[in-house]
Amino acid sequence: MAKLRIRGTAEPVEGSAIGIFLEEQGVYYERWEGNHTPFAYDDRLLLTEEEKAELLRIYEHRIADFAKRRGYKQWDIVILSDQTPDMLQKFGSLHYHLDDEVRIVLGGGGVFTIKREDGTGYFELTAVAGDVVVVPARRPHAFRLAEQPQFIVVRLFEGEASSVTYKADDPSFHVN
Ligand SMILES: CSCCC(=O)/C(O)=C/O
Ligand SMILES: [Fe+2]
Ligand code: NI
Repeated sequence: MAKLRIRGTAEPVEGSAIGIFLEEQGVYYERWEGNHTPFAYDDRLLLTEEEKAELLRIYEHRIADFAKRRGYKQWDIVILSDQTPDMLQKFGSLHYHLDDEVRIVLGGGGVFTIKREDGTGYFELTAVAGDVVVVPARRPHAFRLAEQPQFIVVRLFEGEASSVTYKADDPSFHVN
């Protein structure tokens, strides 16, 4: 289950309050119970095309159902780890996309630091296997790995697959 911390507050947001907070912030969240990712993937830092295809096969029906419900047309699978330093660097600084960032976490963990909808500060959402997160288009955010060494996710797209990033400058992003 995801964890949530609002910067500048001492107590983490927990339980059902996470979904309520995220909804207020315009971040879609749902939780898939029953992790079907084989343990063999726990220590993987890279995935072969065959392994990606296997994971997509395992989750095929759930992904297709989710995509149909929400209108996504295509998807792929990526892994981020210290073996993909270019990707970690690309997403590590504050940025936004022109489309929603739609992610189904299949393994590992990652932290999304997301700007509040009213622009007053940031919250940190730690997503793990079974978490489904949609960061809205044009919302400044950054990404880093969580305590796990990797982050395996399905990325879904309404149109053409793209994760072009636009730099978002905000000095207050660096204040914890
Ligand atoms: C591959 S999921 C996390 C990285 C990413 O795609 C992104 O845009 C982070 O902000
Ligand atoms: Fe992003
Ligand atoms: Ni992102």
